[in-house]
Amino acid sequence: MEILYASLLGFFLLLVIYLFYNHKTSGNANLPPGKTGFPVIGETLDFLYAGWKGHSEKFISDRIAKYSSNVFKTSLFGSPSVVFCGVNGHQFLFSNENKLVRVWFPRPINKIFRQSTETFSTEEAFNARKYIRTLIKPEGLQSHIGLMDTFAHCHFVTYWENKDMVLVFPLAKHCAFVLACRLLMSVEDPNLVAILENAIRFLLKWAFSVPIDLPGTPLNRAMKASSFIQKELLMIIKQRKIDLTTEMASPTQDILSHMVLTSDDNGNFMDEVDIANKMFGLLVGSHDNIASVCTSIVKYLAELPEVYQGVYQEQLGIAKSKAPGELLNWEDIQKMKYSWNVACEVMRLTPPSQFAFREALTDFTYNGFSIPKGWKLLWTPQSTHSNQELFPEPQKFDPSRFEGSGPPPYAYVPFGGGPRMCPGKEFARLEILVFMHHLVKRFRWEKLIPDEKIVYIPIASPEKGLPIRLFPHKA
Ligand code: HEM
Repeated sequence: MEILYASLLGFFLLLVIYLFYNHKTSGNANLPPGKTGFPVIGETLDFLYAGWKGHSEKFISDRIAKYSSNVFKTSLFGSPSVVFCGVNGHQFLFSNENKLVRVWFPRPINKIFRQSTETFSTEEAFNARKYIRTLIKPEGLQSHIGLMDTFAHCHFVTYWENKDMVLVFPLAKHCAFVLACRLLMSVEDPNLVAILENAIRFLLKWAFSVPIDLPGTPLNRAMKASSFIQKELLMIIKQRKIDLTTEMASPTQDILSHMVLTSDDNGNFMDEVDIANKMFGLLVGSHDNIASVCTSIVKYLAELPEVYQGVYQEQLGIAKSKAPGELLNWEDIQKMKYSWNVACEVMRLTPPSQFAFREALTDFTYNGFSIPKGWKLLWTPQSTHSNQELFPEPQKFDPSRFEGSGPPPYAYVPFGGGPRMCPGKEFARLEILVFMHHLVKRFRWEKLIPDEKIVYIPIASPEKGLPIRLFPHKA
């Protein structure tokens, strides 16, 4: 009997919440079309499920078609949300940063990266971002090309050469992570790199989960991994401070030194926890996206022999122009035009990040629809990348789309746009091109699972990790 009463009470409470929520989210007649569904869950499962099943674009395209609108409402990660599609939607969000909208992260992500995202829109965080941008600017990166080349060489010799088969995605992640540790904070100790890599791997596995923080839940495990990583990073930061005072480390050797030594306009230094969180975000954001792109490149080159041939010829020409042991340099990177167009086309068809959020800072109107203050706003590269007016025959792999002036503004957005556009774009370009150079100059390959799906969890990756058979070029 007690169970029956409890169930009835639970049902009644849910009904009240539902009615209250629906009243709150549909009270305004001018809201964009769409449905917000049930409280908390909303359409989150549909959204995540589409990504897990390898057709994430369907969540968007189905609703655009159903509501005949490039802007629609939904409910994701416990919040009423509006999805902005198309060039106009991107332009609107990107050009109203910190005026009408600001960056927002779903609850699980906020819990895991708490310190850095809670303060993300404050003046302090804005200065820190400006600061990260100046550190990853192209001039500084040019000097890292040789290092990227050396690392890529060691990676391919260790993990690819003399192997018949490899699993691409884990290797690409390892390659990008090792390099990120070295370039961002000069960490080379393989044990420390492995400890950090495993913890981040574990964390990312659970990060996009149901936002329930109880002992043993995925979110709870991810938060524990996050605390562990932060402790490790704090130790690295403390050691760096000692090394800087004893001149065992240089003020310009990497981003970590800059973060420790540089103050903002008011003379305030970042505290250690904040540095650890910024570094944590950089480590995760940088290596996972790059690994996703490198893996997708391997996939498309296996499927498209004529594209492979173009990249191979370009990279072989560069390899032949080098003296034995001579490292790649800035001039070589400038010659990799076709390879970069291929990488861009890969990112158009399979953007590593499927979406990013904003939050409405105030009530405003968009396309005649009312957007209430506090609602979450979503943009997604797929809403323009697969639009046939912007990219004719959108399913066709065509690197020539990026020749000349390339796609129209706000159409091609794998790195976002406006003031929050990815500051690591150039870093990523160099690393991806160096990876392509080492890959094609050594091998041809074939996929072992011909129709392996790309899923989004949350980064684009092949469902089974992309196993391939390698065919080394004859010397
Ligand atoms: C292929 C590789 C990459 C892709 C596709 C990518 C994509 C993105 C996107 C879409 C955003 C904007 C999200 C938004 O609008 O809210 C972003 C932001 C960011 N990315 Fe990347 N990223 C890549 C590599 C990197 C690298 C290598 C770094 C650092 C070394 C990096 C650091 C950042 C940072 C710090 C932000 C936040 C910028 C801000 O909020 O002002 N990313 N990235």
